[in-house]
Amino acid sequence: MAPELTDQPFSNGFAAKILVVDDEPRLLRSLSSLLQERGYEVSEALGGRQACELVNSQAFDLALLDLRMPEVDGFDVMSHIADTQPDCGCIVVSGESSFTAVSRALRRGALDYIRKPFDPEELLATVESVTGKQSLIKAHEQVQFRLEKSEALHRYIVNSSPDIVFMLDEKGRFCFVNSKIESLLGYHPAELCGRHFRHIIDDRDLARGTYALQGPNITSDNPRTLEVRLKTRGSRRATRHFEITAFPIDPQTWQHTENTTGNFNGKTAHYYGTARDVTERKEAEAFINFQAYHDLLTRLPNRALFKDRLELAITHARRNGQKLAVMFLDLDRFKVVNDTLGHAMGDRLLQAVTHRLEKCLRKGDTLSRFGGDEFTLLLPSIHSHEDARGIAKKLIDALKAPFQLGDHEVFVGVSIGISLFPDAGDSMDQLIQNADIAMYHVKAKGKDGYRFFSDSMSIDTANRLNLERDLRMALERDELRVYYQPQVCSKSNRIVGLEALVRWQHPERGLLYPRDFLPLAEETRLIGLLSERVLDKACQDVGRWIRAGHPDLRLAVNLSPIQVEHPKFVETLMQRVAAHNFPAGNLEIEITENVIMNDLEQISQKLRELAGLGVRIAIDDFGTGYSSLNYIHRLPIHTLKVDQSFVKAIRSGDDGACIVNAIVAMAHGLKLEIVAEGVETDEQLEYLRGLGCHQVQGFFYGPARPALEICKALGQSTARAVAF
Ligand SMILES: Nc1nc2c(ncn2[C@@H]2O[C@H](COP(=O)(O)O[C@H]3[C@@H](O)[C@H](n4cnc5c(=O)[nH]c(N)nc54)O[C@@H]3COP(=O)(O)O)[C@@H](O)[C@H]2O)c(=O)[nH]1
Repeated sequence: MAPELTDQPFSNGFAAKILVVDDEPRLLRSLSSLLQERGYEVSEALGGRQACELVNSQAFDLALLDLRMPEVDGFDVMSHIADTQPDCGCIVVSGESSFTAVSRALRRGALDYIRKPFDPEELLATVESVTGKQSLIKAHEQVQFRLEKSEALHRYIVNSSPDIVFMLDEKGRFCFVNSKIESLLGYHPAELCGRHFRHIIDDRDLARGTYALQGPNITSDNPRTLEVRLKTRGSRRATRHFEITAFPIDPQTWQHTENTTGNFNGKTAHYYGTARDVTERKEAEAFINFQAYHDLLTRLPNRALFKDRLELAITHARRNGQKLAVMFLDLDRFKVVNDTLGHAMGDRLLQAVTHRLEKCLRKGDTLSRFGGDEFTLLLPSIHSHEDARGIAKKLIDALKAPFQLGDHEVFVGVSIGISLFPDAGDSMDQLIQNADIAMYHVKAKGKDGYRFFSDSMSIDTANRLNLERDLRMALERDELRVYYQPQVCSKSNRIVGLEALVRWQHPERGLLYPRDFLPLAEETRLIGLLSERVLDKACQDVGRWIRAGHPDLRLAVNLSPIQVEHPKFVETLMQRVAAHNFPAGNLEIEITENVIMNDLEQISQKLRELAGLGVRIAIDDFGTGYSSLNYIHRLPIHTLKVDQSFVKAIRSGDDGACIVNAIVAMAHGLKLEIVAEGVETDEQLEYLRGLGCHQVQGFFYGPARPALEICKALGQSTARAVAF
């Protein structure tokens, strides 16, 4: 509000200071007295020179000047005052009345002209009028100054705000925006005025942003706060996160809503708001959130997120009567890479594996890193086993090509267990656990393959724990038994070999077969200890029979992939064989094609070492795995064992028979021995004989039997005698 002004000689509470200049002392005195009586503060100057000196040393509001004075006249004094005190007004009081003098005085800036002899009242009225005007101008200048100061202060406060401050018109167009927007988003405030806020709001948040302004019950006491993304200026199309607080302006609290000038760009401000940049907080939150639900190395969902998604997928599948598949993937030979090339290379390998696996998947699938070299995969929309089978094959193939880690070329494979909802379980934990169980069955069978979970694999969790405990005790209590199944020459009916097959004489459950406990032994790594026991016992038994008159008797032992992959496999095996004084030439180890193909380089090296020491190598279940004939003929292999599934097919006359023909022909071609497994009937035996495959094994000659029974049978003249 402007200060109240008066027309008294006092402006702003102070008396106006007047300089009176005349070269006539008497006139000077009377003029001075007249003004002093009216309350003005008066200084007298006798002539122009003295006047200029006073002007140099004191400030005046007004000067009353005579014109005609010796040396320094009134015009000179006016000029001096204009130069030194431009705010000081001048009134000429002179006997000079020529037009020239008057007009010259007015041109020099005189505010009025009073002729001598003057009328005191007229003079006083003129002085009062001039000082009053001056006082008004000063007051106005002060108000202007205060306004400018206040405006500058508010502008400083608004522009220095850490937040964007804005006003919008009723249509959502900017009326005002502070300069903070420039440093945060790159827009100049002027370019936004008149533009709709949708110009800077991210499209994804536009609907929420619009609703926020229009929603009900928003007032300055109850503003709307929401988080939105705002676009930065330019082509980068980056966004930053802001917390917006906005409310409609109440005309009662701010009367200037109708302002149509300045920054308001002709618009009426309807909304006021602030936008706080919360990008860093959002990014920190997002990172914490990501970390909680992702594996940072592979950036895949972690176990927690996988379970969450699986739970949702199960609910959805149950509601819609659909299937889904859970796969448990465990990398083969990852440990070897990690142990030999170091963890940094191991990490790189995991990232590269992730990349290849991801390429095989569709958008809705969830691949997660479950831990270590284990991954889980959720396929939420599959129609049949075939869909899952197709993807499993794709994943296995994807990892077949070598990985280049620096200078090293490494091979890994993957063992995949698959459980389908609802067949293999209807809960999240069950599906994961059953996929895990199925995966261990793949591992036990030589890795690098896939298997669907089936009930026969199932050992519920409590049973698993009991079984694991029992198995450990079985090793302590020596409950493992070794049975021997004869391998017979069908020409002579003589036993040429014995395959050692483990059994577990369980104190409560009776005699258990490998399928009941071997997967668990693999999983718990008890397989190493178990295999040592089997080998020790078999070397003792068969060694005794060899020495007792069966010098060519062959001992065939099954080896687990875990044993074969152990770096000290050859050393350990040979130590045990030597410990029992067992002739290495009578020992045949059976391994599957997959075990070899898993790590061709390492395994073939080990096989060569063993073969060099006289040990025979047999490929078990031949024809069912992933072998490449290209490699087989270059490996030190002595025997191919035709898988029983092909032998069984002989009777039905389907493709299996053709496969037997092919395998036997190939074995002959490669000069390998051949043993047909699972021979149960005369028909099969005859067929095999016809192909020239004379070594057979199967229930036709008898199942695996305890050592005592085999010992008796060996005493008989022919193997047929041991048949049941
Ligand atoms: N690492 C080790 N693995 C072992 C050991 N002992 C066994 N095993 C592995 O378990 C698989 C199953 O063995 P098993 O239940 O003993 O079955 C063998 C025979 O009983 C069975 N067989 C033999 N003849 C016939 C037949 O005519 N019909 C028929 N239905 N089954 C028959 O086949 C199994 C032997 O097969 P193979 O090993 O392929 O020669 C077994 O396959 C081993 O992998 C062990 O100590 N360590």
